[in-house]
Amino acid sequence: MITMIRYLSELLDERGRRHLHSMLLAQAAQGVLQGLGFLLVAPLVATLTSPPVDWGRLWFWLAAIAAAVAAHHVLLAWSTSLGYLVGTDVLTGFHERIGNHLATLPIGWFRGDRTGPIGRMLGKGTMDVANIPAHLLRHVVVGVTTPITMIGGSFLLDRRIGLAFTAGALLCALALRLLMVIVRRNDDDYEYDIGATASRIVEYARQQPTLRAYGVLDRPDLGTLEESLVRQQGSQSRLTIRGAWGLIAFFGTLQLVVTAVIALAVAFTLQGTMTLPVMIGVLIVTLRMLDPISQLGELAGLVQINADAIGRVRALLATPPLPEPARSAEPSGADIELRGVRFGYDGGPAVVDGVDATIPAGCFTAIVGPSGAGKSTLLKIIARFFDVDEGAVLIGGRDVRELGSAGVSRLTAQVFQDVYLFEGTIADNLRMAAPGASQADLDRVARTARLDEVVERLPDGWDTRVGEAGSTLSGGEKQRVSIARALLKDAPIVLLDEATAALDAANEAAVADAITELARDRTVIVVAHRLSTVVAADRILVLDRGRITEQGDHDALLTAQGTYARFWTERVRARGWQLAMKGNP
Ligand SMILES: Nc1ncnc2c1ncn2[C@@H]1O[C@H](COP(=O)(O)OP(=O)(O)OP(=O)(O)O)[C@@H](O)[C@H]1O
Repeated sequence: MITMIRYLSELLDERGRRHLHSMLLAQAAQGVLQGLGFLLVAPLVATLTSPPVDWGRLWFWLAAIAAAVAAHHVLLAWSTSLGYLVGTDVLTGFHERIGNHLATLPIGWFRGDRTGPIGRMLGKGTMDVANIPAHLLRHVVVGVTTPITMIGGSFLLDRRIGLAFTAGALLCALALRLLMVIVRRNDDDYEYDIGATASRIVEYARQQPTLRAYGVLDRPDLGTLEESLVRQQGSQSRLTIRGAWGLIAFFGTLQLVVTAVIALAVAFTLQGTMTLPVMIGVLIVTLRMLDPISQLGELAGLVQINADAIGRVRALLATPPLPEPARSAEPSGADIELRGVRFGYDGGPAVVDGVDATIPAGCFTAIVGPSGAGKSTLLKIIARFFDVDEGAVLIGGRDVRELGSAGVSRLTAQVFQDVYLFEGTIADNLRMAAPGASQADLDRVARTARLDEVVERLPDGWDTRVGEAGSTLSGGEKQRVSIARALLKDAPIVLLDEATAALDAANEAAVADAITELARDRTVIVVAHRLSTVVAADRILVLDRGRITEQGDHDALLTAQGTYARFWTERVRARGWQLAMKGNP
């Protein structure tokens, strides 16, 4: 519980923390008063059952009980309103803190499989965390402080009973701990599975054509939605069943302790070492103690689930952001230098393994190589999607870490394979790069990127909505929008990952022309899949298993008869084959 309060406190600002501390104090005092109220029944009963009744004492105990109950209710009202206040503080600050932190994480951190868990964290996770101060903490704090007060008071009734209560409380605490460990272990699995299912649902909705084409919809062995749902059901029933066993163990222990204390009190009375009024007092205290402890047990699972939600938020907030310089360094020019660059995903084996290269400003460079050679990764490293494990990337003579993400972003425009277009019009999607761009600017870049033909063809022209993620445009059209966007940004460096998917002839020619235009007066690095792009490049880097094995221009590399010459021959042959296929009716 202390850990949970510490985590909660970390998520709050100064004002929220003050509210939280006042709330906890009020709840603890409330628990003590409730315990006192229950305890005071014992001397009241003793006074009643010891004739002749001392009316003065009787009224005194009655007044004391009434005062404790009244003070308890005042504190209850105060702590409840404070609880809602803290819950609101959590809700208000939560999205902002997570949003701000997400904005500092490396772009490479945002993989597809993280969409589901983040969405869940921002939705249900937020409510779970806000629920802790608003509803749960009161039961937890009162459920602990009331029995502690009563156990302390029971020493005044009978020391032996006080000791028995203490031993029983330790046993119950152990059983409660066991229950929470069971819930935590199984809840972690359940949350993971439910996050994975959320990602699969998005994939299922977006990738229908592929899933149907390969008949994967009803093949649970292929990591599809169905498999995720089955796994989620499994972890959900494990959480429920194991949690129920933990709960049974806890209530079993509690009943055992209560029975043992009652039996002890009866035995002491029969022995003559305990008076009847004290025995009645012990019975009343024992039975009254059951309520707050039972409530604690019933809520323990929920408390643990909500504490886990805080744990996940903390883990996200602890993900190290990309280190940013206090002031972005000033680059001189748009040349790029790679010095002994080494990088592996998540600390794994090197995918880019000691790359040295210099790309002069204004040079059009193509990177070629077999699939999985690390071409796209190299491009992402230059764009500072991740920081290198070893070596350095320099733009204009300055390390990208000194330029900072904002500095690199100012210098580069990126056209990547998975072109993402926002739900909005084509014009909106271009203006992302330059919000103040005029219609004349849009028309100019559209002409260069050969987007003008697309805009003219569409019924609403520039105002055509592209659908979520650009779903209403073809692959080639999307790439033209993306190139136009990069042109509008007018950055001195363009990083382009050519689409591997085959484009139709019209789109292919348009994209090739657009890339040539893009390369005018700019430093352009293209992960090239099309022969036309490779031939147009001033310089070609051949990448194989993360290393540059050859570099030079097309003619020089062909003459060298190495990897590039083989790559070229294969592509030309494949191309010839494609053309032959197209020629056949
Ligand atoms: N986000 C990622 N996490 C872990 N490994 C990755 C990730 N992205 C790529 N890889 C791995 O890194 C290696 C290089 O991938 P990369 O996409 O850079 O190759 P590539 O040369 O561009 O391939 P292709 O031409 O097929 O696109 C591959 O083995 C790939 O599986």
